[in-house]
Amino acid sequence: MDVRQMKIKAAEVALSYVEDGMRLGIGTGSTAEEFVRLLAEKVANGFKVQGVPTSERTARLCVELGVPLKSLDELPELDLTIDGADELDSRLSLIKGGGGALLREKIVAAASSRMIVIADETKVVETLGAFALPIEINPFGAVSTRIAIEKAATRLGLSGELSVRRWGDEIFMTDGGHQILDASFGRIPDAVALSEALFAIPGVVEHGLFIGLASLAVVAGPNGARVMEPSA
Ligand SMILES: O=C[C@H](O)[C@H](O)[C@H](O)COP(=O)(O)O
Repeated sequence: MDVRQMKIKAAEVALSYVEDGMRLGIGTGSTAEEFVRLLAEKVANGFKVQGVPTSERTARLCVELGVPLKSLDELPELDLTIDGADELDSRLSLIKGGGGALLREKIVAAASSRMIVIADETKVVETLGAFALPIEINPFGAVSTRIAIEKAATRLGLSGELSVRRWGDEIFMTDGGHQILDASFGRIPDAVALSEALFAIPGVVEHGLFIGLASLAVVAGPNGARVMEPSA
């Protein structure tokens, strides 16, 4: 099984948790897109679902494949969100935002009764942080915000490079019109402390640490998929 097949396998298993008539948050990224493709096949066969996309990119794919969509304002409370992740640990704490959709993803996940993460085995880590942490910031005062983040990280004993995410020659802009700093802190031993420190900085809009949001993960490896529940 190659990585794409693992993503499809995880998406397939996650689809079995989706019930007819559900209000469904739909994630962003290559794994979530495999899920959308499988969901669209079911919808074409009469399965009823109302989806809330976590990005413009996901919305476009859903429209193209015929998955019915609503806005989060139309469906402010959701039954389930299915989304990918860049990293997950045994507590199902996540790093997300590799595709730049972290803000809407977190809002949608928080509005859902349950969140199921879909991933291939390479995303499972002992401690978060090998993947650079995406931090979404307001473009106003971006340099001051960056300095404040560096100072906060240093106080927590973290160091590393913060790079402004780019899209070709341009600074990457999120669906919400913000910038992203990718923070290569390395191992993050206390994700809760880092999350709190980042939220204390006014220019930080959101960050990619998802703590206590995922209720289940479907992780696929070369020999099939396994379900992970958060460890205590
Ligand atoms: O902003 C993007 C999201 O958080 C994605 O869910 C995450 O980057 C994982 O994407 P992929 O399934 O492509 O690895």
